[in-house]
Amino acid sequence: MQPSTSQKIEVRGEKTIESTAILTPEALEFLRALHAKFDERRKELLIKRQQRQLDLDNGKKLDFLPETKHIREGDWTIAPLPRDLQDRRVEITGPVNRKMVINALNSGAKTFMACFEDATSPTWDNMMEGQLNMKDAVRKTISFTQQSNGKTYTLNEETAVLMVRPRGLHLPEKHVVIDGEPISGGLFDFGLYFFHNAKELLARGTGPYFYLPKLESHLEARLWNDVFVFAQQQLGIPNGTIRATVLIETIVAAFEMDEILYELRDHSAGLNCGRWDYMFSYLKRLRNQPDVIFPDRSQVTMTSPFMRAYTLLCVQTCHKRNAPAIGGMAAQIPIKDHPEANEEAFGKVREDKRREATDGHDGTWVAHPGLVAVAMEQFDKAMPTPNQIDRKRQDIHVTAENLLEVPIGSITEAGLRMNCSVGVQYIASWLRGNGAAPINHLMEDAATAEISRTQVWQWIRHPQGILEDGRKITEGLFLVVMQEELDTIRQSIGETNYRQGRFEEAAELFSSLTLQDEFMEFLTLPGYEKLN
Ligand SMILES: CC(=O)SCCNC(=O)CCNC(=O)[C@H](O)C(C)(C)COP(=O)(O)OP(=O)(O)OC[C@H]1O[C@@H](n2cnc3c(N)ncnc32)[C@H](O)[C@@H]1OP(=O)(O)O
Ligand SMILES: O=CC(=O)O
Ligand SMILES: [Mg+2]
Repeated sequence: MQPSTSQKIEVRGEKTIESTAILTPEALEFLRALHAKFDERRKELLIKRQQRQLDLDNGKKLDFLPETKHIREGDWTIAPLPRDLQDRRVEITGPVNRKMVINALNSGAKTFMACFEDATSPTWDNMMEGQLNMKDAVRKTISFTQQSNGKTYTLNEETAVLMVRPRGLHLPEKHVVIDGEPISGGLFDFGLYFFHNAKELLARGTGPYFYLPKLESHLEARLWNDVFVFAQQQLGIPNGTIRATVLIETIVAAFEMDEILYELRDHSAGLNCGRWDYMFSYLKRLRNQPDVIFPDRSQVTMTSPFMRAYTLLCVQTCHKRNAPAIGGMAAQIPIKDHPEANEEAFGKVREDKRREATDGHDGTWVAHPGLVAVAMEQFDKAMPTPNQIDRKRQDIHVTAENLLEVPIGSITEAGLRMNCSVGVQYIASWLRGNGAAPINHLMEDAATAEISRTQVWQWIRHPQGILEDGRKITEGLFLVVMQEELDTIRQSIGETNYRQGRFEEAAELFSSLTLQDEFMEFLTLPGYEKLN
């Protein structure tokens, strides 16, 4: 389909200094062309996700695809990596607010993944300010003064390489409407960053680099590849300039890693193990299979056999294709004013990064500047070269059964309480416009809230959803626990903060998703209706 110039594009978001700078007539035209060419296909792919869900509900077992065996067995590699993506041993991630963008770029990490997705609540202001922050960061003119203490922030001489994570294919951007339909959030975030910055990035010796979240199949990777080809043509820049790392963070994508790299081979920058969404996706997609039930989420770790199988398969698959395999996010963040607890948290991150580096990952994620050195030390020790793609790991043998092995453990009242409390605290933070929240000294983002509410949904409906003391988890028990956890939050933060903090709305959203039999694909979809 050719872009239709007759489609009417309407901006419904408030006009601000930021939106005026970003939504220029040329940028809107570019978005309209992307929408016209790709939105139908995006929607078809979302329908395919639901068709696959029906198959799984009907008992179909996930397996590697027979029709793409030739790709898995073929001899091919991705295009050579650009110079500045050779060494990615430590990547910092974070939301796109101005101060954190500067702090992340100055953090000493090799790259910074600026997140328009799960670490950012997609309010109109956040999205527009985020795009302007990206534009200023690319041009190295970004600065910030904190009103409360007058502290000023500017960029260091040497900064991390910038990568951008647009929203997933399922999320709309309701503030920009084309012929009455909201534009895709993913195309919007990608399109604006690419349109404003691709040429400038090239002139500066780097490139438009992306992270692609929540893909569920190689056909979705094909869509993104076609988007990249088209976008490059539109701006008249060489094919293969864009490079993208795909997050393997759905159980279904774990069966298509080779195929995803293959589809994107001219534009690939490898794969990443998005562990938190991966757990969510495993639970979500297999929720109606009778043998699948998770223990407390604190008992599901990176050493659980199914998680280990998936990360090792990722390393092996990537290296076979000369692609980097990036590790994931340990949730611990520094604990101020408590040296012992802080050392314990750092110890957990150290161990996580040591395991990833020795397994063969080429880099990893940290959530906080205070953890860059911890991760760097482990990768420096295990990886003296810029990456370890040459370690082909032919010794790894991962089967479909290994990927699907159900984790064992117990379901406890504490686990149920934690899911309710953390889920509500995170959703409240997200509704207030903050998508990355420190809760109980852990970094929480949308993926952990998704795991929390999905677990409770399944425990209520699964015959084995039984606490270790023998009580069945029911709607009634959930509602009692939820109310008690809300009361605890209210007592700990005080009445005013509680009322202003959108906690009741968050609890209502969590509860309605938990109590309705029809499973909601993403909590951020109904949540988005509540955002400005
Ligand atoms: C499952 C996934 O998708 S994981 C990836 C998505 N999630 C993320 O990216 C979360 C990233 N992390 C964060 O957002 C933050 O670390 C939080 C919200 C968890 C904690 O942030 P804070 O409460 O500000 O922590 P803290 O007070 O210790 O911060 C100290 C300083 O480090 C900065 N900082 C903390 N984390 C980051 C970060 N990720 N990037 C840049 N700067 C950061 C703070 O801005 C603060 O700066 P200042 O001293 O100049 O004021
Ligand atoms: O995006 C990362 C994840 O762990 O999910
Ligand atoms: Mg994720």
